[in-house]
Amino acid sequence: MALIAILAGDGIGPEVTTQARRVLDALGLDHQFEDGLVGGAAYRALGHPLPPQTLELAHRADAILFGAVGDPEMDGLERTLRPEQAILGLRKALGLFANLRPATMFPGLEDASALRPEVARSIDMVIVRELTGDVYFGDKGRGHTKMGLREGHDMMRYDEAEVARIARVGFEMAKRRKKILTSVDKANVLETSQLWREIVNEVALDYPEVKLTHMYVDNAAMQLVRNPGAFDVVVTGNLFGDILSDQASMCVGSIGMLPSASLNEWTGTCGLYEPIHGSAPDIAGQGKANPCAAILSAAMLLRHSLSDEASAQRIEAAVIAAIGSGARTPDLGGSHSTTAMGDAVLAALQ
Ligand SMILES: NC(=O)c1ccc[n+]([C@@H]2O[C@H](COP(=O)([O-])OP(=O)(O)OC[C@H]3O[C@@H](n4cnc5c(N)ncnc54)[C@H](O)[C@@H]3O)[C@@H](O)[C@H]2O)c1
Ligand SMILES: CC(C)[C@H](C(=O)O)[C@@H](O)C(=O)O
Ligand SMILES: [Mg+2]
Repeated sequence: MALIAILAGDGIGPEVTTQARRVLDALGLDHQFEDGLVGGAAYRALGHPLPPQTLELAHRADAILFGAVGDPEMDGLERTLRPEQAILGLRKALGLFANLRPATMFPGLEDASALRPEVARSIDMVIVRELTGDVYFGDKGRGHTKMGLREGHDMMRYDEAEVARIARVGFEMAKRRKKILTSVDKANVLETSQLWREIVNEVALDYPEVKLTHMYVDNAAMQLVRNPGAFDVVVTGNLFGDILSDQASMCVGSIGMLPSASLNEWTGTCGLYEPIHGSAPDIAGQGKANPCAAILSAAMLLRHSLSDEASAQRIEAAVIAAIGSGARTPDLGGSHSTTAMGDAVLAALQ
């Protein structure tokens, strides 16, 4: 029996995680669930966004289903106490360096895409985002220049081992798909990216069957709306992956559709699973959130951490069928509530 930690967090986090939990329950599997406080909710209750008992639960669990963290009322807190530190802290503490963000156009959702249907139809890609390095985790600080001007800095840095292990995840993923890997960087300007490119080229020698292309991130952002169907697997750093995955989500209809898996190794034992979106304070508490990304994250959890491919596919098929039957939350142009969307997925579960 596996232990699944549920860290629902803030805003729409609890709303979408509730629907994912309903779907997991409906599978009738023999798993145990334990809830933990995280983010702004944990700060309010216990004075810290990632309290020791939540970290302990995360370490003890076989997998973590995460909602979202973020609370505008806490934007003024010192950085170490902000809700977002919880997800950054979990990623770092659990060594979750590989973030898989699949973006697939589900049949029937073409009209929800920000792109023309004929452009959007062919999208089936995975962004492999490095998750524990880059400018996110480098030295950062505030100070004053000699002239007395306020300044801030964040150090962008990778070492060769960090790049090589995420590159391997990209190649392994591509090997199992269409064998096309695009490595996205900014090597024309950044030294970090120049190292990234060199290391990706070295790892490529082990994967002659994969066609590797390097692309600058600005061009990648453009190609993602010009011809997104040309992408198969994209491997990139933490910051570029964050931005490109939000962009990819609108190409397939909504940020409420994109799940993710954060793994500590390619054949991940330990994993954290979360929608790519945040706490969406603008719609929180209104029953408007699309729970599909959270539900699809639960499917990824079963696949990657619990080796239950059959159950993962059951969930994914149910989401596709629910969409096919016309179920749509407002972000997809419909009027289903969060719960009604969960109901539609449950009704479609075979
Ligand atoms: N992993 C995380 O926990 C995570 C991820 C992103 C942002 N955040 C945090 O969330 C807070 C809000 O950030 P933001 O507004 O930039 O990003 P966001 O993803 O929360 O919301 C962006 C926009 O997308 C919409 N949206 C997001 N998820 C949706 C869903 N499931 N269904 C329908 N619409 C949805 C929102 O209503 C909003 O208009 C911030 O505090 C931010 O730091 C947390
Ligand atoms: C909340 C924030 C720290 C996080 C990130 O930037 O990684 C979010 O945007 C995400 O995509 O998971
Ligand atoms: Mg993001």
